[in-house]
Amino acid sequence: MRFLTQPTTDLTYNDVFMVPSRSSVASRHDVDLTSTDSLATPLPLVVANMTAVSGRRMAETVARRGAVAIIPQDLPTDVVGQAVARVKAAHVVFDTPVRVARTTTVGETLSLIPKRSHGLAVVVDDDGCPVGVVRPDQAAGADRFAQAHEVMSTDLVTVATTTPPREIFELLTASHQDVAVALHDDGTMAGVMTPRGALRAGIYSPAVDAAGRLRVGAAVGINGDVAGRAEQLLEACVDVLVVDTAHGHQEKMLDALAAVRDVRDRVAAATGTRVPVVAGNVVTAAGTHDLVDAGADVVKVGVGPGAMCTTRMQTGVGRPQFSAVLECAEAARADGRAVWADGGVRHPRDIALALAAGAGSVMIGSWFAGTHESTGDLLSDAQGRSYKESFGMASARAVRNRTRSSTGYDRGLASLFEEGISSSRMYLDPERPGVEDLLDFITSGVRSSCTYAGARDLTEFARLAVVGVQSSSGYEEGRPLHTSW
Ligand SMILES: NC(=O)C1=CN([C@@H]2O[C@H](COP(=O)(O)OP(=O)(O)OC[C@H]3O[C@@H](n4cnc5c(N)ncnc54)[C@H](OP(=O)(O)O)[C@@H]3O)[C@@H](O)[C@H]2O)C=CC1
Ligand SMILES: Nc1nc2c(ncn2[C@@H]2O[C@H](COP(=O)(O)O)[C@@H](O)[C@H]2O)c(=O)[nH]1
Repeated sequence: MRFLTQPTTDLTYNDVFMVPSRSSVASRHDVDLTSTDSLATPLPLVVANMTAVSGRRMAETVARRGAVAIIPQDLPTDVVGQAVARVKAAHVVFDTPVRVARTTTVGETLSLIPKRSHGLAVVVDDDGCPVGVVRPDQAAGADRFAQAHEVMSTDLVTVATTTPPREIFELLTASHQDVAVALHDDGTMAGVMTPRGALRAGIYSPAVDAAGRLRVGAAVGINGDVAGRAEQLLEACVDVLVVDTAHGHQEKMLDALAAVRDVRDRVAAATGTRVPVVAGNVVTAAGTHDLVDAGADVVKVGVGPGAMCTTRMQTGVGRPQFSAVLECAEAARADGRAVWADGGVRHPRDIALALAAGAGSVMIGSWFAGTHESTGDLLSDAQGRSYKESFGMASARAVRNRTRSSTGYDRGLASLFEEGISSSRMYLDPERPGVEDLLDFITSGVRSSCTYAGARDLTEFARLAVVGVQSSSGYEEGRPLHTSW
C-alpha cells in the first residue's frame, strides 16, 4: 500500500479513501479473497469472541461461507466442546434449519424460527426424517398450544445431498418453492437449501479442516489455568486458539501465550495437527514483535475501536485503527507473521481498508450481533423494529459473568474496572437480517475494491492499494442520501 501523500497523524478508517488504479482484472468474480494469515480461510473474516455474537449457529453459518468464528473465553470448556462438536457435525454445503418434532407446540416453533434466517422450521419424525415445514403465516391463526404437525405443510421439495446447488436453484424457482430439504441415503435430513443459499453455494467455499469439517476457533483469557483450558480446547478439535486480553502487551500475557504455544506444540507433535495461535490486542510494532516472540502466529490489533468499547474514553489509551493495523501488519510481516484487524468495522469499506493496510483477516463483533445467527434472542422495540441485545466483553455484565466463581470481594473489585457497554441494541437491517446477507454485502464490496486497485488477491491488494487522507466532509460526501436535501 502507498499513501498519495504521507500522513502526519494517525488515521481511522473514516480518515482514508482509496483511489482507483489501472486494472487488468476483468471481473469481480476473478478476485481470490483467501486470507493472507496462516489460516488461509476462503474469506478474510473472523467473528469476534463476544458472548452476544459468537455461538455455534454463527460459527457454522459463517464457516459454510468461508469465514471462521471464535467461541468466547467466558464459556466453560465442556460447553465450548459441545458447540465445536455441533459445528463439526454440520453439513458443509446444506444449512442447518430450525428443526422441531411433530408434537412441538406452535408457540415454541414460532419462537425458534427467528434463530435462523430461513423463515421456517422443518418438522422431523422420531427417526429424523422430514415430514413437513412450518412457516409463520401457516401458523398465524393457530392456537399456540396446537402442535407443529397440525399446521405444517407437507408439500416438501427433497433432494439428494449430491444434487448440485445450481440444479436445486432451478428446481426451486421452477416450482415456486422457497426451500429444498436434502436427505441422507437413509431418508434423514442432512440440511436445507433456499434459492439464495444455492447461489451462495456456487460462489463461496466453506472453511474446512483437514477432515473436511467446518472450522471453528475458541478463545482463552490470561487468568486461571490457561494451559489447561488450551489443552481441553485442542482436545475438542478447535481449529484456532485466540489468547485474548485488553492489554496484550503485558508480561502476564506473554507468559500465558508461551504456555499456550507449548501446549499447542506438544499436541502438534502428538497428532500432526498444528493449530494456529492468535494473540492480542496490541497497536504498536513493539507489541507485535513481543507477541510473535512469545509464540503468536497471528497478532490481533486494536485497542479501543470496538463498538462496545469505552476504553478510550475511560483511559485515553488506544490508537486510530487504520494506522494501528498498518504499523502492526508491517511489523508482523517482517517477522513472517500476520495480523487480524480487530474492531471498529461498520461498513464494507472498513474491511477493504484494513486489508489494504495489510491485515490478514478482519475481526467483526457488534455488526454481526444484529443478525438472526448471533446468540441473543430476537426482541422488538415499541415501533416493532427487531433487535438483539449486545454488550462488551469488558462491561460490568461480562465481568460479572467471567468472575462468577470468584469470591464476592474479588467480584466487587473486578466490577470497578469496566471498559465496555453492558447493554446496547443492535438492530437487524431489514434488508440484511442474516449474517450471510452481511457476508454478501461485505464480499461484494471487497471484491470490487480489489478490482479498483488492480488486485487479483489480497497479497496484491495490500501491495497495490493507493490510499489518501480525507477531511470529515470528504467522508461525508461519500455517504448515500436516502432522502433529498
Ligand atoms: N480491544 C480492546 O480495545 C479491548 C478489548 N477488551 C476485551 O474484553 C475482554 C476481557 O478482557 P480483559 O479485561 O483483559 O479481561 P481478562 O479476564 O483477560 O483479564 C485481564 C487481566 O489483565 C490484567 N490487566 C492489567 N492491566 C490491564 C488493563 N489495562 N486492562 C485490563 N486488564 C489488565 C488484569 O488484572 P487486574 O484486573 O487486577 O487489573 C487481569 O488479570 C477480552 O475479550 C478483550 O478483548 C477489553 C478492553 C479493551
Ligand atoms: N474496550 C472494549 N473492547 C471490547 C469490548 N468487548 C469487545 N471489545 C473489542 O471489540 C472488538 C469487536 O469490535 P466491534 O466494533 O466489531 O464490535 C472485539 O473483538 C474486542 O477486541 C469491551 O467491553 N470493551
